[in-house]
Amino acid sequence: MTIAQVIVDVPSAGTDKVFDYAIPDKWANIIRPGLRVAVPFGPRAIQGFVVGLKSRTDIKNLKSIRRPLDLTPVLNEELLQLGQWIAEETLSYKISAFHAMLPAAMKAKYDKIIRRTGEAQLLLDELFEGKQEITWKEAEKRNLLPALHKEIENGNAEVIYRVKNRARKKLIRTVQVNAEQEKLEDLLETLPSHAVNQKRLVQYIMQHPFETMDASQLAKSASVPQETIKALIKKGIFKEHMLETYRDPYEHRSFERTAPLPLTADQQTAIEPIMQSISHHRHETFLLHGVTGSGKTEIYLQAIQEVLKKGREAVVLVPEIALTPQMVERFKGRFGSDVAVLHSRLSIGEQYDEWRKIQRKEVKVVVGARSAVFAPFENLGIIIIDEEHETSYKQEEAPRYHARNVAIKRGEYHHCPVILGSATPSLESFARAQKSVYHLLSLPKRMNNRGLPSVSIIDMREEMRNGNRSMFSIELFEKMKDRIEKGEQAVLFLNRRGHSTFIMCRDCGYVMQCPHCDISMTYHRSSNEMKCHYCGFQSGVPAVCPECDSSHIRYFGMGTQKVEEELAKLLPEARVIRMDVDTTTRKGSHERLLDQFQSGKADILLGTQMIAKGLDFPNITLVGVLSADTMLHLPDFRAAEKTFQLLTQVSGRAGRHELSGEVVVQTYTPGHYSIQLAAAQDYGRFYVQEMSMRKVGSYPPFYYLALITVTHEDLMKAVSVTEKISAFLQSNISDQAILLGPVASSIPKINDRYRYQCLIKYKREPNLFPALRKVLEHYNTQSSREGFSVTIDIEPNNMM
Ligand SMILES: Nc1ncnc2c1ncn2[C@@H]1O[C@H](COP(=O)(O)OP(=O)(O)OP(=O)(O)O)[C@@H](O)[C@H]1O
Ligand SMILES: [Zn+2]
Ligand SMILES: [Zn+2]
Repeated sequence: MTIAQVIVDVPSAGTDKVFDYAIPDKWANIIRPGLRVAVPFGPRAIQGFVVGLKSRTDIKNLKSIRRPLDLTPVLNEELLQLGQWIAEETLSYKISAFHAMLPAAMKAKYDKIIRRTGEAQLLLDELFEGKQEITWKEAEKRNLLPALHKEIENGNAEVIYRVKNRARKKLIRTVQVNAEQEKLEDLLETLPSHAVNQKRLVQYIMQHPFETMDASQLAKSASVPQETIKALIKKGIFKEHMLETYRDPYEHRSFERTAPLPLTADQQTAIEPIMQSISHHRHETFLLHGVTGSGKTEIYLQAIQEVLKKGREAVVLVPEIALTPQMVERFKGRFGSDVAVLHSRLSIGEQYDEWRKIQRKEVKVVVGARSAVFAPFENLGIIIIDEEHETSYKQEEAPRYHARNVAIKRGEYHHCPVILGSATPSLESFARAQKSVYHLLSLPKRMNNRGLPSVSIIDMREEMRNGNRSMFSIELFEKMKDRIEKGEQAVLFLNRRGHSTFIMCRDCGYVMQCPHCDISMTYHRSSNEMKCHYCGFQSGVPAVCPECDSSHIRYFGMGTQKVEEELAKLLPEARVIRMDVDTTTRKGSHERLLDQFQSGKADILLGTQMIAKGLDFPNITLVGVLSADTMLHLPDFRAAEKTFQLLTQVSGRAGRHELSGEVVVQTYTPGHYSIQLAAAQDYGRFYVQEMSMRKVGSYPPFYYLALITVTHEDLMKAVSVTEKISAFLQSNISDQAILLGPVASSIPKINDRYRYQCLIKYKREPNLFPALRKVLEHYNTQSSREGFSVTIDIEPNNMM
């Protein structure tokens, strides 16, 4: 007998292991590792993933697999192993890791169905009205649940949690002529005279022979209704085929084909070791450190080309917000329809289609956001991570994996190179390159020796002292005016993070807070409402201060809408495009706005983080950063690094082509090294300075971090559990490790749940992971009963 080892779809500590099931003979040929199956589990039938097969088991009363849910495996051998590795590294459940690797459309969504299993019986016939199964909903409506419950106990019926495939394959009907000329002539003779449409269609196909044709297209060309085609299918004149089509989000775009550019000497030096690694079929991780506009993308393209020549495949990861049409165009332009694109702005159906193209080996290159690292290629030749420092490569929910680590793991498996590219590498990656764990490649200059833009730092406190109360410094204002006169373009960047628009009383300093979360609420001008960005709570804007009744209660801070209004007042002649979460929620709006800006329909592009990356427009000669330091004050040890990266990226948008560029950085902390060194575009010095700060603080990359967060509705309970966990962990780590806490999280309450945490800094702690696992097992069994939630984040990005 063959036995299947199954991971069941119940994400909990108790079920996070392999269960054995017998494979019924009739499924013996179908059931393989990577296939999803329906298995009995307690009183229910649920979904599971087969992870292995074996011939013996110690389990008595072995249950059998009910039926397969797929006919071909959805995860291959490599991805099955990878999923289990991710579960271990991130302390998450195997089932969560498997789900993370599949497109959303394939994630379980159940239709509850009751199916009869008993023999013919009057009562059963009545309950099921002669059918084999009925939906749970129907049973509820007809009030059958009690009766059915009895039948289930008697073994005459079962509940099935049926997976609903949210994305159906889109099929189109095609037809093929299945008759000789003679037969067609005969038919023309014998058709009754009133069958005008059929006659017309037969004449049409006699005059316009074809192999296969889209049925609706044919109906249109022959000017007959669809029914006529169906009639001829019935008569055996056409053979019909249903063809799977893809919803291609880029189908209406044509991409100009581009040829490889002759590489510069620097590019040549950088690409050489990558080519070596490709041709020797050898895994190596490269860190490609190249200043903005230094031609990193061209290196990616030519390395991919080499990989394709060897008959292998490529994955390119790009941060979600940098996955602009412009970016896609560069890859589609070079590799045409060999490219699939995966990102979250696609509908679930579109994502599923792109994924299927990969699975069926119809494409060779995938360009996508974080989860594209799981592209089910079987012959990978290269993985590229552009803007490798981006925090969005880490998933912020379970499984909390980092795409960089996953990429390197896959690179090892496939013996292929992994390229991490950035103008501002993460400290972790650069430190690894310094220690030769990664192979460092540098592009120190911009293309054709074009200079980096010149940067001036403006002290906004000084502006204030000189009586300028506007949000624009004199210098930035003058430069914007100048660009509009010259017909050049400017980008205005407003850092949203840590800079919300809040309501404050000028008399007593009252700030409106969310009653459910300890965080100030944000003013939304368009709806004239206050909103909490953590839990979604909304309320009106108070007319008087709830604390002191003063009417001097106003909103403060700077939102993009406010900047837009100010621009309209001060520079009425400027045409402004605003890009932020509010203007880009509709599908395709992001791309439409960028198109408008590129085609010169606006002078100023005003936006948040989403305009910091990837823009390569020749006419941008000015970049203004309105408030450089808002992120600096966040309670996050990476605040300086994030500030440096963002300023460098934004500045890099200016003067990339013929025209040279200028950057104006407005700040209240002009002396801070992250701002000074970003202005000087000096990554090397920033690295040295920041490393010394990290060393003093015992932070990464000198130490690894594990963040344990406990939440509960009752503050005292959250505190006492965090204390217990801290004490337990303390007794399991060496004195090389540092345990901080328990303390309240920087956002101490979200959604009426109090948040407490402890942080462990460690280097080598063999006992730590087993201990953390014990914590999860203990509290996640207890948690559902007592309302605790315990999460563990290894190498967290978000310290709040
Ligand atoms: N070998 C080359 N010869 C001529 N032009 C090139 C070459 N390589 C790149 N370029 C051009 O130089 C410009 C900048 O290159 P690219 O966008 O690849 O840089 P990058 O390092 O990826 O930039 P960023 O990180 O700022 O997005 C592009 O317009 C690109 O087409
Ligand atoms: Zn007040
Ligand atoms: Zn809230």
